[in-house]
Amino acid sequence: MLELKNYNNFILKDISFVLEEKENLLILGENGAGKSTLAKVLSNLIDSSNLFFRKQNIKELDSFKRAKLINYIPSRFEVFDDYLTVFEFLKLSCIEEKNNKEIKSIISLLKFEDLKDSYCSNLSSGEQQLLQLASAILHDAQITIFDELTANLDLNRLKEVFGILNSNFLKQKIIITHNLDFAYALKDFKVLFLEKGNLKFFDSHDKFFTQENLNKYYNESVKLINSHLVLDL
Ligand SMILES: Nc1ncnc2c1ncn2[C@@H]1O[C@H](COP(=O)(O)OP(=O)(O)OP(=O)(O)O)[C@@H](O)[C@H]1O
Repeated sequence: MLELKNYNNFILKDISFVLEEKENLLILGENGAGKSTLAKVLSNLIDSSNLFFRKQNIKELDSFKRAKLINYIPSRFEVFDDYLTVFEFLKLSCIEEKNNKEIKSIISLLKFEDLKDSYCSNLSSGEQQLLQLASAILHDAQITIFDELTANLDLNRLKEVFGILNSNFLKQKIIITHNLDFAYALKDFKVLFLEKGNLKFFDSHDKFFTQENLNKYYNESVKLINSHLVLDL
């Protein structure tokens, strides 16, 4: 159980919610609403005393336990070494010993065989996102937070990533996305909607994706037609 209690900073306003064990979460909201800031609070990259896992203050955990517990995957991929290869990067992603066979199986899951010896810095933006997903699977944290993981993926890749996120490759997932179709398809996820740093909605997927709520949160520009979302431009 992950709990944030009355968290405030200059962006987020008195945010409280509880994510039960095994629940996954979508964080939605417009540009600048505070989604990435919330993700950084939840992963303790922004220090706070308001975050608890199974009632224990996360601040009290040592860095290894925190790394096992929560992994934040940022929207922008950065490597410290221009000559680090994909395989080497994935090996470094394992915080507990994993053999090369396990790493190779994740490489084939993401169809990365032809790229395994490429330098990470040379990958396309979509390939970098897939590499971050592979890294997250190997890291195998209790909770993985993806900040706009799918922004640069083509449709086939998006479908593959959907399959992975909609299955049990990862334990608990928190996903920030602007892709409403993608969010709508992740039916088992709870939804948290932020507006100007305020938590406006935190409840089930079913309760969020009603025409009434879409009108309210997206200024009547999204229509729910025959179980599909249509953007009314
Ligand atoms: N370190 C900082 N210093 C000052 N302002 C910041 C800082 N980090 C974020 N902000 C501001 O806080 C607001 C929320 O930023 P945040 O990145 O959390 O939004 P977001 O919901 O993730 O947006 P987007 O969907 O555009 O990625 C923005 O207006 C941003 O400019």
